[in-house]
Amino acid sequence: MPTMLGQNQYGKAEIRVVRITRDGATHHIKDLNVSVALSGDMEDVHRSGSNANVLPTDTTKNTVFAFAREHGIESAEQFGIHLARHFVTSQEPLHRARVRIEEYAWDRIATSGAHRRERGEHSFVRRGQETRLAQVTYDGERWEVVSGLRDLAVLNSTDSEFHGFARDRYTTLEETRDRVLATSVTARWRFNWTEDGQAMPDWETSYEHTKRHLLRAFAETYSLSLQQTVYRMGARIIEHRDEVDEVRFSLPNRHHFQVDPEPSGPDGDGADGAVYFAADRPYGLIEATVLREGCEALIPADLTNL
Ligand SMILES: O=c1[nH]c(=O)c2[nH]c(=O)[nH]c2[nH]1
Repeated sequence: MPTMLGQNQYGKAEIRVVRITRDGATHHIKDLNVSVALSGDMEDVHRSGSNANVLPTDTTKNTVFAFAREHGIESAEQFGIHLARHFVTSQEPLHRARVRIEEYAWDRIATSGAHRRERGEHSFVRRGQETRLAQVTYDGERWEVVSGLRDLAVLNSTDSEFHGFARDRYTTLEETRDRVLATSVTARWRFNWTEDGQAMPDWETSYEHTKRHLLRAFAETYSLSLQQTVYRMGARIIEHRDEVDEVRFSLPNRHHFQVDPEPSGPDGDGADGAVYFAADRPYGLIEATVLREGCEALIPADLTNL
């Protein structure tokens, strides 16, 4: 039976690399989880088992540690670019490299002035907020850099309504003029930096600003639906960040059901002291892509595959 080899890639997944830099007694930390996927001329290894074109995944892992040691980690994106370029340009059979990075942030633990003066600053507490994400893909000519985050939990305790929705015979949902709007943001945004020679964004600044715009839009949108809020979050990023062409969101609607509400009485919508049951499932799942006009949607719709 004739068969063909379809899409394939290989590499080392979840390389946990931590780099500590020392600025005198003040230390800095970068904590990454790096996954590398390589593809190219791999017919032989799949068909005959010849490993001549296969740079071992063990080498991939060693390269990640060596690059962290020798070149440092300026940003997740820059580190990914450096690695992807290395694999594609140093091994003839490798035509494409995809580097995915999760970054875990650590905050400094405040210590007493005396301790700081004597022992410096070297204690950290893991930040409970989001996990930062970066994905760099390079085929020897063009770059695709997609950054993002997951698990950024946000909540508006008012300025959210939901009414006027379509109904059928199964609809039981009450309309609300004042509800809790809570979600945990998963987002990806794609940069329009695609070629060497084009001015490269400052990845760290870009991340901080993009996150700030996303949060501001969540807080400042008077919401008639999570769909409206998600669009404002994406539009605000596109409007303020010239380096971003596309933003994709996946937002679970973390429903807060008021316990024993009397919609028309003193305990109705938005009452002072209202008590809610925060349900974890099922949840509405609101997903949307927002694009700069004229740009193509390239981020996959299903972010669990990215
Ligand atoms: O913001 C919302 N969008 C919906 O589509 C929806 N559906 C639902 O039951 N509650 C909500 N809330």
